[in-house]
Amino acid sequence: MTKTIAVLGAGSWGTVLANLLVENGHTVRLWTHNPEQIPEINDHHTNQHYLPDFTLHSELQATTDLEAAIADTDVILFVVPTNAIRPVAEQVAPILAASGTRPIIAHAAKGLERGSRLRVSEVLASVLAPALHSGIVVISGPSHAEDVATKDITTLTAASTSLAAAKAIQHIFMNDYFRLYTNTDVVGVELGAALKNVIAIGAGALHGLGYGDNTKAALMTRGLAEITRLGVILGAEPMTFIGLSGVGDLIVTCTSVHSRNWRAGNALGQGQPVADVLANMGMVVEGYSTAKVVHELAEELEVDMPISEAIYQVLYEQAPIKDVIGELMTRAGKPEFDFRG
Ligand SMILES: NC(=O)C1=CN([C@@H]2O[C@H](COP(=O)(O)OP(=O)(O)OC[C@H]3O[C@@H](n4cnc5c(N)ncnc54)[C@H](OP(=O)(O)O)[C@@H]3O)[C@@H](O)[C@H]2O)C=CC1
Ligand SMILES: O=C(CO)COP(=O)(O)O
Repeated sequence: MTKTIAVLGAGSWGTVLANLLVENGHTVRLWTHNPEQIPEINDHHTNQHYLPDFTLHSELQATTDLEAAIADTDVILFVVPTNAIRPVAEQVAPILAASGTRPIIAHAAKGLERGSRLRVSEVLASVLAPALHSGIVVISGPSHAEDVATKDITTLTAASTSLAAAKAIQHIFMNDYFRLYTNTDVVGVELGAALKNVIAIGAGALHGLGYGDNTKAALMTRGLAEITRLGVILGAEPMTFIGLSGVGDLIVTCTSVHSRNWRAGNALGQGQPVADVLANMGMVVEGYSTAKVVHELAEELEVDMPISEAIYQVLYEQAPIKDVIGELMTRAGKPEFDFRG
């Protein structure tokens, strides 16, 4: 059945998801805070900055009018970077309160909020009225916008404490190249998505330094071990980390040139300063601010996160990458599996 969906955020992921939803036959309103994107998307069917080589569906329409975008929708999908979720939700909340409508709230962001250290669904729940956030759905998994744009077969997780809401989102998005599985472990899905971005910066840095496949496999496997260690302490199901939003997304983000986190790491490995790397990316590098949150959480909860901590030291403490690799490799030997940290 055709649904009306507001997609909030016209970066690479929001634009591709909105385009896919139009292809699936839904009525889609793509909201952007950038007025320059309106003629670009509505008249020229392009998103020059975020998806320069992609022609959008001619029926995809964008607007800067948030009230019009979210009026009488079945679903509101937040696809802005993690640290923009709160300011956007704060604009959405009073509009929904005045209208009295209760759409499904979903998001596709991958990070932990700077300062509060909250997961994205927790940020949304802290801003939106309780009636709206009982079944927030998170869409996550190995899925670069550039590959979805060319209809590469892609699998994701739709996670919610409300299985009915997760199933509704699964149904709305699925087609012959985009397949979603439901999951009720929102904590695990959001943490897997956020924490892998930090590890992906490390994968890029190793590539930039000239390390090979053994090193990449070591980083990803031991990275997953520490993601799981922190995740379980924060209430996630361990199995979630061997699913699409865990190891699946870790693989794609640590190996794809499309990954902004990987590219940022690669530039760092080649010797570029952190500030230049972030300024030159022109898109969000979620792992940068999440690395700081992970550093704080690991310290407070006394969880051993040596790889994420090493990446934090490089990003925030000007530690030379070669030095932190040396420190990681000369630690005392330990058992492979010890989830107590
Ligand atoms: N790209 C991908 O392949 C995937 C991304 N994701 C996740 O989706 C989320 C969004 O990423 P993505 O689309 O790639 O990011 P981009 O950097 O490509 O785009 C971000 C978009 O958000 C907009 N934005 C930023 N701040 C605000 C704000 N305060 N209010 C309104 N709009 C704002 C930007 O607008 P402007 O530039 O005009 O300021 C831009 O349109 C991230 O959490 C990412 O991890 C998840 C899966 C895949
Ligand atoms: O999460 C992603 C792919 O699944 C996108 O990763 P980047 O933000 O590193 O591009």
